Amino acid sequence: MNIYNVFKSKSKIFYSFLVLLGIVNSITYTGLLILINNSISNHTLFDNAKYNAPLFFGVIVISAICSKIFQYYVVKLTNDILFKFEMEVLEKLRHAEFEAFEQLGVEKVFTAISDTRVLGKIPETFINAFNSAIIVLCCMGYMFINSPIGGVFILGVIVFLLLVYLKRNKGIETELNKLRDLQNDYYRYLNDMLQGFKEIKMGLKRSENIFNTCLRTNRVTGKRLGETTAIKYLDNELMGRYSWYIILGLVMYLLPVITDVKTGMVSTFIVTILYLIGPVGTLITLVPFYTSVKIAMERLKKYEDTMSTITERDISYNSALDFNGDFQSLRFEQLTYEYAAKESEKPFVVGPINLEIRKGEVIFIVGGNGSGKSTFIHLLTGLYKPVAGHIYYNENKILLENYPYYSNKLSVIFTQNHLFNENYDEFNLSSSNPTLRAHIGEMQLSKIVVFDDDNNRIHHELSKGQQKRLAMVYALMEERDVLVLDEWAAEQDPVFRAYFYKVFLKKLRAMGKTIIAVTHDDAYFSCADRILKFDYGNICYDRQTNGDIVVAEGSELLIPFLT
Ligand SMILES: Nc1ncnc2c1ncn2[C@@H]1O[C@H](COP(=O)(O)OP(=O)(O)OP(=O)(O)O)[C@@H](O)[C@H]1O
Repeated sequence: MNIYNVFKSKSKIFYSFLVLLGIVNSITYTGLLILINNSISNHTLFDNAKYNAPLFFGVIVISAICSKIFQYYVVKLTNDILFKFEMEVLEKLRHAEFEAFEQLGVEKVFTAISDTRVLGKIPETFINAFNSAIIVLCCMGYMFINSPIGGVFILGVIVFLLLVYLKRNKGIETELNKLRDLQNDYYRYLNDMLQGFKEIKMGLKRSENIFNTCLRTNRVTGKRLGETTAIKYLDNELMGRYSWYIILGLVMYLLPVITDVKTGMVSTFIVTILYLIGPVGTLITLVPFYTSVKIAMERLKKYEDTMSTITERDISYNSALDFNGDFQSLRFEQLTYEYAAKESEKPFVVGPINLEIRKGEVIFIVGGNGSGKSTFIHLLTGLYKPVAGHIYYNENKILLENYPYYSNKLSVIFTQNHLFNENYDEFNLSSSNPTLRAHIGEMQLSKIVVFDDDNNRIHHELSKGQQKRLAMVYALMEERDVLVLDEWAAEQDPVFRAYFYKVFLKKLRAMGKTIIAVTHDDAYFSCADRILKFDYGNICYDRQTNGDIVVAEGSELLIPFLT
């Protein structure tokens, strides 16, 4: 998050204008103080007192106009800055590598977005504080001019009470950090409760633990800490408010005794002090605001660091980086991926993989749980970037900048696929589209799907297996040559599964598609042209329909069908 750049994006003239408005505003505001004090002490700036009233009202008008213009621009600036911060977070997310996104987690993205709201308040708070500082300076200057001793006395008392306030605030800050940690745990438990609602309903012990041991305990501690923090905070506020009365008392009763300040001057000081309460209050609110900005910036920095682990690229369309022509082949050369190791653990490694996939092949990827099939799919689809080796698409080596174009050539249905709420692909999803209707028919969904022709959408209130079939419809609408499926048929009923393997795959092949499908359905292994078996992250054999078996050195043939 480059805060400096976001602020810099506004012109210097804009800031200068705001500062100028602030200065005029503060000076007119202080001018009112001088006029009020003059009136109380029967002084006049002019020889003729008849000018006092027009001047007073004139200053009010100028001050009000300046305040109005100032407010307008501050609101504009705040919203502009907030917009820029939000867009930066979203842009970072859009450009982020999948691995970074996986590492970060969804909650941190939401936190980052809410943190931008804190940063969005920086200009407003800063400019208000700047104005308040000018008013405080003018008031202090006014007091010093009237009575240097009185000025020193009042300044000394204000600074002392301010230091006490700040010290007490530091203690609150530590407790706020503890509250924030508790809040993070709370969201984690809440996420478990919402995502695992069904599972919680099915286990009394689980339900008891998540509710009582985790959520309730967390909230009880949060409530206790929240109470003590709020009481301390309110004590501080109370102290701040009563500090002013103490200052007024000292000015009224002590100042005339210990200095030669006259009674008339005391009333000038009292009015000035009353005038100072608002601006000093604004300056004090800078302390907790600074704390929240510091925390938000640290979190956004972490967000930025995680999301930028791999060089950022411009992903606006660039035809020079795209691949032209129909799909012919995919080749993996020494392709290797390694998960980031946690502490002393040995990381799981996939590869090195050397493999060629040719146009029109139907390839099944098989292997035991945790053998590396999905990791390979993430590599193949370009979501994971290899730590070594390369992918060649139609013999074009894929470089970092080509990856989005490469991924764009593949239609993929992941194990946990997501059906989007909006038609982001701009498919023609009208009920009168014959191609769409044909695909829906092939997926045996004709009697099930509900078209929303007005919004060019299809309703998604479907069973899991039906959602997967609709995902297939969308994948076909993409009209890409390569179709990658990760355990697609796992949720299908036996009849449809048989149809998928025995009939539909043939149709896809006839359409010229190349299919790469992860599957555990050994009863249908014969429907593939080629089977790749994974074991401990490597392809331990590669069997083709013509009977050739490429057995990796040292690996065992574990599936009876393949022996
Ligand atoms: N995010 C991750 N971080 C670290 N290691 C991981 C991560 N995801 C998977 N692994 C490791 O990679 C190994 C292979 O996982 P993968 O999901 O590729 O297996 P799979 O063959 O698809 O299994 P399954 O058939 O159960 O889906 C796992 O044993 C696990 O140890």
